[in-house]
Amino acid sequence: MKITVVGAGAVGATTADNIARKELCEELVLLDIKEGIAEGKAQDMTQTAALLGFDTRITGSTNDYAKTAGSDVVVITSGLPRKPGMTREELIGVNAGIVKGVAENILRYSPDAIIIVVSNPMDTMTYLALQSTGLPKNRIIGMGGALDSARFKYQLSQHLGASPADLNATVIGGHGDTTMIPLIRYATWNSIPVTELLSAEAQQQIVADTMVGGATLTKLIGTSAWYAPGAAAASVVESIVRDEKKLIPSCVLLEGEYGQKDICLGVPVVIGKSGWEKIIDYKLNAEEQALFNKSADAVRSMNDVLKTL
Ligand SMILES: NC(=O)C1=CN([C@@H]2O[C@H](COP(=O)(O)OP(=O)(O)OC[C@H]3O[C@@H](n4cnc5c(N)ncnc54)[C@H](O)[C@@H]3O)[C@@H](O)[C@H]2O)C=CC1
Ligand SMILES: O=C([O-])CC(=O)C(=O)O
Repeated sequence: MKITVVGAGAVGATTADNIARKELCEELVLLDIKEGIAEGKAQDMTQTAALLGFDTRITGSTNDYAKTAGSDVVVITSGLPRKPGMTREELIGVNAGIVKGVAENILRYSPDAIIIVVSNPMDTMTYLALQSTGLPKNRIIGMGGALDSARFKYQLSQHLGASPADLNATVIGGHGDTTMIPLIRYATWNSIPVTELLSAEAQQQIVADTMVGGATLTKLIGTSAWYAPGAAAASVVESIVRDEKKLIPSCVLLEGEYGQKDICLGVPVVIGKSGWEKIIDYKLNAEEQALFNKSADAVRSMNDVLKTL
């Protein structure tokens, strides 16, 4: 198994670190456009092997895609992160060019790869990667829901005094401050609906705080987060390489599912060795479906911006 992570910045390096620690592959390549950074971080990470006890071989590459040849899975994290006060959508102008170029280079050397898109605005970058590579839809997965659902569980755990591991909670829709939809109606604490345990006010607060989870961290840190994003991207990789069939909300092409088509948007999907394998229908109620449609409208208008770049 060979995995490439493009972008050796905060999220890319953390994703690679998680992949190596879990020994998800024999060969891991970290690639960046900035001279030396990928080689340096690959060497630094390799020096943890003796301490942590893993065997994954990690190689760094300064923009040499030949080194990525034959990758089974590729994670794209290259691109600008937002700064406090910005939205993810404001990154489109710079990141679209980066993601398109990277996806095309990857495909040249790894025609069979499954691609996970992390760069923001992620829903539109996933759509762009799908359009520009022409890969089968199941091999392009946008990572957002895995992270947003982990943040949803974090918020629930704080209110309930519960272990996040005992919580089951899902965020669908876009990966944006106003487009994500934490499905509180479906959230449970070891099978008990959280709606039976929390006041209406607490539920509203949890949903609101989950939606701005990324913005909150960006304000605190001065750039966007990387620990949970890196762990979330690695969890998607793990479900693929171990063929786990985990049900992970992810951004995929919709062709009528959830009432939408010609758009990549977050829905619960089963992830295994062929990429995303099927979409699970959560049977949204009218209110949730209206939110999903609104989210789709916002993401579609970002996708339209691609035509003007
Ligand atoms: N989908 C999600 O859930 C999340 C998405 N993100 C997004 O991930 C992206 C990366 O964030 P960070 O790692 O924090 O940023 P960063 O600035 O730390 O790292 C980005 C790296 O990409 C590299 N890069 C730029 N152009 C490149 C190219 N053409 N080829 C190869 N490498 C290139 C840069 O040199 C830099 O090292 C951002 O767009 C951010 O918004 C971040 C967190 C979560
Ligand atoms: O907030 C950001 O810009 C980065 C990101 O997507 C996240 O952490 O959810």
